[in-house]
Amino acid sequence: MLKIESISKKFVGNDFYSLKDVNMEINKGEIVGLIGRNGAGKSTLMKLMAKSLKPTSGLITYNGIDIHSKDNVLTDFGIMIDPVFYPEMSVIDNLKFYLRLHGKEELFSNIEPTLKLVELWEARNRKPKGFSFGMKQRTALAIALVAEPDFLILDEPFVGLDPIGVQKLIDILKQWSNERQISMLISSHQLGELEALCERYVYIEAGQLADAFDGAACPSLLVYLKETKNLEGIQSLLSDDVILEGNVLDISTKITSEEINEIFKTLGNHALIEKIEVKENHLKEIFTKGQ
Ligand SMILES: Nc1ncnc2c1ncn2[C@@H]1O[C@H](COP(=O)(O)OP(=O)(O)OP(=O)(O)O)[C@@H](O)[C@H]1O
Repeated sequence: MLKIESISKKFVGNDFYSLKDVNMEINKGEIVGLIGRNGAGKSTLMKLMAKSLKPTSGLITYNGIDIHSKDNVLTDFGIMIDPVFYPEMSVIDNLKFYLRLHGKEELFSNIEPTLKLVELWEARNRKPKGFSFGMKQRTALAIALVAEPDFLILDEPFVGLDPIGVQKLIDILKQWSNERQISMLISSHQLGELEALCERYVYIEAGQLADAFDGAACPSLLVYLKETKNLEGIQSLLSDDVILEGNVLDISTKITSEEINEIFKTLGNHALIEKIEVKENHLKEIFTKGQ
C-alpha cells in the first residue's frame, strides 16, 4: 500500500507551494484517477511518488517503507512521467535494456505483446529519436508496462494513442488490476477514459487535495419509468449500481451486459419505460463548478 502523509513541495525560486499538505492512500489493486486543472500539481505529486523529486516536507511510504530512505524501494513500479528511453537506441533495445537494468531478463517474452499493445511492434527496430510525439509517448508507456509492475504511475497515458489503442490500454489495465491486483495512479485530462477505468478519484486544486470521491459517480443511464406502482418485478435487479429513486432508475454503465439485458427485458415486459437519458459526466461537473 502506498501512503502519502502531509506532503508539501515548494520549488527553489518559487514563492508558492506546488503541493501543500497532501494526504492520500492507494491500496493494492486500486485504480485511482488524479484530476485537476493545468498547473494544479498532478505531475509534481507523481514525480514525488516516483522519487524524481524530493518533498519539502512530509512522508511517502510503500508497504511501510519510506521511499526516500533507501534505494530499490520502487523496483516493482512502472512509471510513465517524463521520457525515460534512450533516443539513439532502438525501441526493442530500450525495453531489453530496461529489463536488464531491473534484473528481469526472464520477462523478455513480454516485449512483443507490450509493443503490440502500444502499436509499436512494426517500429521496434527504429530509434525514438525520429519518432512522432505519440510514438514517443507510447515508447514510454511500453517501458512502464513491460516489467509486470506491482504499482503503475501513469501521467497522461492516453495522449498519443488512437481510439483503438486507448480502448486496448483501458482493457489491459482493468484486467491487470483485477487479475494481478496491480495498483495504479493515473492522471489524465481525458475524463471519459478515466471514468471507464477508475474506482476512485482525487481532485487537486492549486496544490491541495480539494476533493476525493469514488467511482459510483461514473456515467450512468437514467431510465424514467411510467409509473412507480407494480415495480415488484424489478426489486431483485436493484443493487449499488442500479438504484431506484422515485420513478427514475439510475443504471451504472459498470454493470454487465447480462444485467442490462435482464433489466430491459423486465422493464419492456411491463411497458414501463417512459424515456432514457444519459447522466451528466460527473468528472466534468467537478471541473466546471464555479467557472
Ligand atoms: N521544476 C519546477 N520548478 C519550478 N516550478 C515548478 C516546477 N515544476 C512544476 N512547477 C510549478 O508547480 C505547479 C504545479 O505544476 P505541475 O506540473 O505539477 O502541474 P500539473 O497539474 O501536472 O499540470 P498540467 O495538467 O499542465 O500537466 C505549477 O505552478 C508549475 O509551474
